[in-house]
Amino acid sequence: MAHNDEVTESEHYFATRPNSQAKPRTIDFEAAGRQISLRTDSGVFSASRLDPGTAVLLRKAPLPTRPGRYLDLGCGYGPIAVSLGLASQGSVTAVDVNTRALELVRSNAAELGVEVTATTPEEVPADARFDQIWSNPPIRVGKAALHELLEQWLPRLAPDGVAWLVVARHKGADSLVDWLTERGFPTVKHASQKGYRVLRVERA
Ligand SMILES: C[S@@+](CC[C@H](N)C(=O)[O-])C[C@H]1O[C@@H](n2cnc3c(N)ncnc32)[C@H](O)[C@@H]1O
Repeated sequence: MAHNDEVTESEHYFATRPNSQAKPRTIDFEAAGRQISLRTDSGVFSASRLDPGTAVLLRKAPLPTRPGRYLDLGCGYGPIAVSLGLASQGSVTAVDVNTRALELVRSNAAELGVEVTATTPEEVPADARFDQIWSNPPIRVGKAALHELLEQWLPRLAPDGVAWLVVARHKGADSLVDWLTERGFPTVKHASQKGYRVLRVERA
């Protein structure tokens, strides 16, 4: 298992209710032009350091600088959601299936005074639309489930909306570009770094 997943085989980070013993930690990183400290815990994705893919996404994709409706799909403890909120001062929806992650993103956002609504996917109103969707998506769920997830959320982009995704090259980033484009979401490789691709996805 990869170092950054930090969970046991029997308890994946995308478990809905992690039961591992609490192990609170703080992760420090730079985004939105400032130092950010976030609390993490066991049972959430990359609990001991900022995931390198997330770091590439935050470095290479342009964080929005105006208020808008932003979605962090698969938010974990919230590094993307919080950065979106700090950069844009807009309203951020952070979704995850992992309830411990949702508790963490709520407290992290509150600590920084950022407006983030952290919620399970089912609780997002069906008619909610987003100006941008950002995601370090859960590749480990498998290709079929990942495709299903993207087909579920990308149509919720507002007209002219854009999604920013980060995917490791060796985990199918290039084939995902082709698949998204074929499905009617024109996608380009915006940047590459350290084996990760940042994808820019449009709503056709
Ligand atoms: C690769 S991690 C990224 C976490 C966080 N955004 C970060 O950058 O550290 C993907 C996240 O997607 C969540 N996830 C898995 N299946 C999901 C689903 N069906 N809907 C929403 N989130 C999901 C996982 O629990 C996990 O927190």
